[in-house]
Amino acid sequence: MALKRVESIPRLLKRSPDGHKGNYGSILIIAGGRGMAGAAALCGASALRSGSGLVRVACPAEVQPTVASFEPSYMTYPLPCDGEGLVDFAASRPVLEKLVQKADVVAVGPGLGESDDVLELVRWAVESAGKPLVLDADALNALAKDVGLVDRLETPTVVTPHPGEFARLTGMTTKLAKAEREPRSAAFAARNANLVVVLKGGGTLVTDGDRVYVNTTGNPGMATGGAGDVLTGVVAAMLGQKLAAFEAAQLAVYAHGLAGDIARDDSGEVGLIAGDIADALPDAFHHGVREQEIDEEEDDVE
Ligand SMILES: NC(=O)C1=CN([C@@H]2O[C@H](COP(=O)(O)OP(=O)(O)OC[C@H]3O[C@@H](n4cnc5c(N)ncnc54)[C@H](O)[C@@H]3O)[C@@H](O)[C@H]2O)[C@@H](O)CC1
Ligand SMILES: Nc1ncnc2c1ncn2[C@@H]1O[C@H](COP(=O)(O)OP(=O)(O)O)[C@@H](O)[C@H]1O
Ligand SMILES: [Mg+2]
Repeated sequence: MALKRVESIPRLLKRSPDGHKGNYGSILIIAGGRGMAGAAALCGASALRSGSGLVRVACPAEVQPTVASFEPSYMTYPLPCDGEGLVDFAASRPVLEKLVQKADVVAVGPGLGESDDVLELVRWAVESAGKPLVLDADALNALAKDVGLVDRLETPTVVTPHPGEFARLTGMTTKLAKAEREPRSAAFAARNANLVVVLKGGGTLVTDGDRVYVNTTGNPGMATGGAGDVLTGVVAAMLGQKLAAFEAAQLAVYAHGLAGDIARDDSGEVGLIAGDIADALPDAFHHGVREQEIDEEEDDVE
């Protein structure tokens, strides 16, 4: 069946005058590992810069002070880690179980590294977290080792692979993933009604298997390490602000690309770095994203 092409950009819910941080999403980000504190920090800061009410970053204890030092506005939680500075899942599980209860959305993956424990962590997130998920980077590399997990997703889930990660997930070549990106990403998304695929790169695709959106914002200056970690935080923030998974992913890639364009206008493509995209998110949301009136009756539900 032909994919329905979506062109209109969703709106963000307008804030109520008496809104409080509990209304705009508590985000749990499980990210970071030795040498990749930056991935966790970029993701956490970007979730905040996209309107999240509260952001908690759980990262291996070895990098937690570093992650905390980048940004005072999120909270950080040290997870027991192994000798390589990556998460020790069995020892971390009790901490994660407590944190997940307080979360509206859980994002997993940036900078976690690759290990058996990361795979266990992703299995747990899929099977037990019970919250909307964003899976990126090393969470996708783990998923590639047990792709049947996709069929067991029971909560709205956005996966954000670049073509290399998508190729690993689906067992095809990166060349094929790029050449046949629409049908291949839609077929993957169609595996589970809860799944939305964001296939990144110039003209990022968002699909749920029925609909497809091709992003119009962004530029090649964004081909820089950490730009995807920023996007993960933005997607989590959109889910936390009560958008459904397809719309959340769509608005996130649009705003992220817009932030990249604002940063490019300032610095040019060559010198643009991921932190510039995160820093331009407020401008992108303020000037480039429209708001939708809240439904007062729904908002009043106790
Ligand atoms: N500051 C940090 O801490 C950073 C940490 N990072 C983390 O580093 C880990 C490894 O991620 P990487 O993505 O570098 O490693 P990968 O090995 O997954 O991907 C890199 C390769 O994927 C392919 N690829 C990516 N985009 C493509 C496109 N549009 N078209 C064709 N091929 C494409 C290319 O071959 C590229 O060399 C992740 O955990 C990630 O989150 C990176 O995000 C960089 C910044
Ligand atoms: N040529 C491009 N045009 C538009 N956006 C791009 C381009 N290259 C990369 N991007 C965007 O930058 C981000 C890169 O993500 P990713 O490859 O995961 O990087 P990292 O893992 O280093 O954070 C994606 O959102 C992607 O769409
Ligand atoms: Mg990435």
